[in-house]
Amino acid sequence: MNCKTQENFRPRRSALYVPAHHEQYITKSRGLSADVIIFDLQESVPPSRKVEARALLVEQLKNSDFGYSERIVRVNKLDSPWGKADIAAIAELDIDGVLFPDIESGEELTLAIAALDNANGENKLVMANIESPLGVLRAEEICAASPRLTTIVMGTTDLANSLRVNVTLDRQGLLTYLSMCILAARAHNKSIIDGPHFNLKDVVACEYSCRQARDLGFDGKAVIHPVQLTYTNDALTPKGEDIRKAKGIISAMEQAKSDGQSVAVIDDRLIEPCLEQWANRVICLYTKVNEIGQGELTLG
Ligand SMILES: CC(C)(COP(=O)(O)OP(=O)(O)OC[C@H]1O[C@@H](n2cnc3c(N)ncnc32)[C@H](O)[C@@H]1OP(=O)(O)O)[C@@H](O)C(=O)NCCC(=O)NCCSC(=O)C[C@H](O)C(=O)O
Ligand SMILES: [Mg+2]
Repeated sequence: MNCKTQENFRPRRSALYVPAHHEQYITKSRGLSADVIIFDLQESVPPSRKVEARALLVEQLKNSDFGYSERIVRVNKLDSPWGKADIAAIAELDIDGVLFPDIESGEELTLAIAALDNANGENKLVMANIESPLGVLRAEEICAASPRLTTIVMGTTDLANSLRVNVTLDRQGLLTYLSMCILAARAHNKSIIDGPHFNLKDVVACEYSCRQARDLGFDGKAVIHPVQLTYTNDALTPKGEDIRKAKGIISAMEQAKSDGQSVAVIDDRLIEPCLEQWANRVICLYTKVNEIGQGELTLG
């Protein structure tokens, strides 16, 4: 990724789930520092409140400004009693995209996108939850299914449940499957967002899980409560040392190229061309989060 060629690049460090039947959550999400807001019509809304939630959300999305946040609606599954009506209600709204839950194949994603297009939502980008064993096994075909797919969002609770994994703090039992999805996303140049940390009180564990998401290669992490946003954005934002290193690599590689070389040496270390890609990614993310006023974070 290079900022000069990635004008449409969006930071996706944090994705806040907002259950759509709670008006106060929707209102609250307007002033928060979430890179992505996922207005949820699916898992967090009880069946008895689905219709009410949809109507409330449509009303709120027509009349509210959510600042720089990417506005995504998670609809119910197409084969559920609510999926088609959800798509019809939101397809023509001024939102950035639609998240389809529990996608298990490339064909299922293609059918979901076709339903969106039939409702005049051709201009909408899409995201897909992968949250089942079949979804993980077919992550590659899901990622390859459409250029409209920008992002995979892991559904780690459903996945752990189906796999019968006991979720420990280090998530040992999930790491293989998370990495399989990261591999597929990277192979097809998609963003990928980790599932949320579910213990609201334990901020130390929350910080750890955000750093783990970053170190595994995720672009961001889902959050379920505003208190988690600071930790998530902080862990996923490049810091001083990374930025200095990235700038050094970019300028050393520019010098190397003008000297007719393809590698450079900084402090006795060989800098290969792939490190220039890393450096460009770091500077691109750093530039974008500063543009949106989210670059100066307070955590150490
Ligand atoms: C977990 C909660 C039920 C807690 O809610 P609450 O008791 O209201 O928390 P607080 O009183 O501490 O709230 C403080 C203020 O923050 C606002 N708030 C709380 N949560 C949200 C939110 N999600 N979005 C926006 N705003 C929020 C409150 O209104 C308070 O505001 P104020 O009064 O002005 O100070 C609740 O957080 C919650 O429901 N969270 C979301 C749960 C959810 O979405 N779950 C499903 C998504 S996870 C998933 O589906 C993953 C995947 O599919 C999988 O399978 O893993
Ligand atoms: Mg789920």
